[in-house]
Amino acid sequence: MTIKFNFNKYSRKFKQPLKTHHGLWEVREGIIIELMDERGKVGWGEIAPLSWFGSETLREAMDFCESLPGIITENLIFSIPMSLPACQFGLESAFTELQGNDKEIPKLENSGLLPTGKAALSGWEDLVNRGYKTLKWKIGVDSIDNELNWLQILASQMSEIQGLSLRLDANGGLNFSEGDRWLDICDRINLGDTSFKIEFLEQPLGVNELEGMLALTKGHLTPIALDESVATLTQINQCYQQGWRGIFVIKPAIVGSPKQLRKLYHSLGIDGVFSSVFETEIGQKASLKLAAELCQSNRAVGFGINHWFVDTD
Ligand SMILES: O=C(O)CCC(=O)c1ccccc1C(=O)O
Ligand SMILES: [Mg+2]
Repeated sequence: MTIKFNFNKYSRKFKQPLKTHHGLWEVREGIIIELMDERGKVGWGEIAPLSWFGSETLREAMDFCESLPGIITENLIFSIPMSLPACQFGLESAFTELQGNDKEIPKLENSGLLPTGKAALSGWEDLVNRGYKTLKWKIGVDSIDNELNWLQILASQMSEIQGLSLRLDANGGLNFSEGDRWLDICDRINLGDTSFKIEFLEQPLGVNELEGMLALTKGHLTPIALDESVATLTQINQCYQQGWRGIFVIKPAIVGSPKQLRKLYHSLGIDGVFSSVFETEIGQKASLKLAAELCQSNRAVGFGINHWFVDTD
C-alpha cells in the first residue's frame, strides 16, 4: 500500500503561560501530519515534541518530516528510530486513523490544572464547579515554606467538599530533604479523617535521581509518580528494571510508538496516569484512545486544559 504524506507546522499561544519549575511556557508548536491512502481516505496525526522533557526538538522533528518523500509505506512508519518518539506517535496515530476503527472514546475522568502558586487558593473552586474532582498543582516554583503553607490552606479548604483529591507536580524541582518535607505533610493530610486526599507527588527530584525517589517512597505513605524520568519508552523500561513499581505518568504524544507502548504496558503491568503535553485535539484524541484502552485503574487522566489556547490561525 502506498500512502501520501503531508505535514504542516502549527503554533498556538497559551491564554495563560504555563508556569512550572522549568520556567514559563508561552507558545505550543508542533506539526500536523496528513496521510492519504489510495482510496483517498485521510488520517490525521500530530507531532508535539517537548524537548525540555526528553523528547526530540521541534527542529529535529521538522528535519525528519522534511527528509521523507511524498509517498511513504507502512514499513517506514513502524521503523522510525527511538530517538524520535514524538514522530513515532504522530505518524503511527495518523496511520491508525487511516485504517478506520473510528471507535468513540469513552468518557474518562479528567484532572484539572490549578494556577501555579498562591493563585490556586482562589482558583480551585472554579474548577470544582466545572466538575473536576481531581486537581493538579505545580510546586517547586515559589519558596518551599510558602508553598507548604499554601498546601495546608488548600487542603483545609478542599476538605469541605466531599471526595476531592489533589496531585502535586514538582517537575523535578525539589532536593531530597525538600521532597521528604513535602511527603511528611502529605502523609499527615492523608492520615486525617476527611475524604480529601493527596493522590500523589509527581516527579519530586530530577530526571536522573531515581535512587532518591525510590528512597523517598520507602519512608512515606503518599505515593510518588514518575513523569520526566519516564518520558520515553526507553526510560520506562530502565526505571522498571531499576526497581520502580510506583506510578508512571504516560504522555502518549512524546512517549514513542503506540504499538510498542501497548506491549510494554502489558508486559510490565504498569500503574499509569495518562497525561497531556498540551497537544491539539488531533494528538489529544489519539492519546485519549490509548488511555481508554490501556488504563485499568480509576485514576483521572490529565487532559483538562484545552480551553487554554488563544485562537490564532
Ligand atoms: O498532567 C496533567 O494533569 C496536566 C499536564 C501537565 O501537567 C503537563 C503538561 C505539559 C507538559 C508537562 C506537564 C507535566 O506533567 O509536567
Ligand atoms: Mg508532570
